[in-house]
Amino acid sequence: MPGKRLISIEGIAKRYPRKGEGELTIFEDLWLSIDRGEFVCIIGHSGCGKTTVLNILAGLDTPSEGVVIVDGKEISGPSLDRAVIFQGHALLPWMSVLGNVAYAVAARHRDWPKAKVREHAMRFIDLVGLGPAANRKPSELSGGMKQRVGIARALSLEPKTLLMDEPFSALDALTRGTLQDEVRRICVSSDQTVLMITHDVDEAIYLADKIVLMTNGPDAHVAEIVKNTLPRDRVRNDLHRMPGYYDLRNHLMDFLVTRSATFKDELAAGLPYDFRSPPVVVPIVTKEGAEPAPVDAKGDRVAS
Ligand SMILES: Nc1ncnc2c1ncn2[C@@H]1O[C@H](COP(=O)(O)OP(=O)(O)OP(=O)(O)O)[C@@H](O)[C@H]1O
Repeated sequence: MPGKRLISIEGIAKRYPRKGEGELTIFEDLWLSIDRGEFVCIIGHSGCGKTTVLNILAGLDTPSEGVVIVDGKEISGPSLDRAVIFQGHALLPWMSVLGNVAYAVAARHRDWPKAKVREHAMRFIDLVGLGPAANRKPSELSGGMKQRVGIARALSLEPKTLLMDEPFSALDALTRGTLQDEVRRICVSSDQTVLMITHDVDEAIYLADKIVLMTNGPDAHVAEIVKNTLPRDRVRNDLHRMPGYYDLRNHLMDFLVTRSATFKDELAAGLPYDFRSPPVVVPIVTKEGAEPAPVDAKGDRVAS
């Protein structure tokens, strides 16, 4: 029986040589764990290293320090168990929708006959509503349709982990909303483990079970992990009516507007902080009115 934890990011840092001398540290001492079936979003300002973290998890980049353990093994390169959905769809332009998805399926299941590959690919193309467009080339698709192909391709691999780098950011609001609904439905129903990067606070609140807040780079850190306690069967259009929604939203906005920059000063001023176990916060305003309730590393409330 596999354990609950699927991914363990252990003390990773990323450094680049600086022109002249020394090194530029993008982020440092980053610890994060992700359980099976958990949907995790990373939020932070541009340049704090979100994409780098995702690329390290994908095996497309390596950390300067630290390790990433997936399913009990240290990762050493890309794997079809960790599928990536990029912002720019990365489709093969000469292949049809079916060709693009089937190509990935055939790479995953080298022993499958063509008919089985095609049937499997079509199941995921249908799942994202692209059945009628299966024979079209990417140049004949809208941006939203191309992104659906990327999603179908990643899901068709039935990966242990789905990694998404701002997958909806280039889409118009209507298409973005529809695709968020579809991705959420698919991920919740299949208990998919997901790490997603977003700049969009509302997207994170809708999709994530927990939201990782990164401070501004360089020398970025995970400042805290916000637990999303809104009901799991939430509906996008009703989010703002749910008790606790504004507490959660205001907490995230306050972090992005202020604490993402001032966290370093808090550390310098002696804020007790354990990088191995960033505080888990449930931003529910207490009866007395002000601060988020403090919780321990498991997300259980502790006396303040
Ligand atoms: N090869 C490189 N050499 C030097 N610096 C690099 C290199 N690659 C990335 N960086 C720097 O690392 C930092 C983090 O980049 P990254 O793309 O991970 O940030 P991000 O948080 O995802 O930003 P955004 O939200 O804008 O996508 C940036 O400041 C970037 O300039």
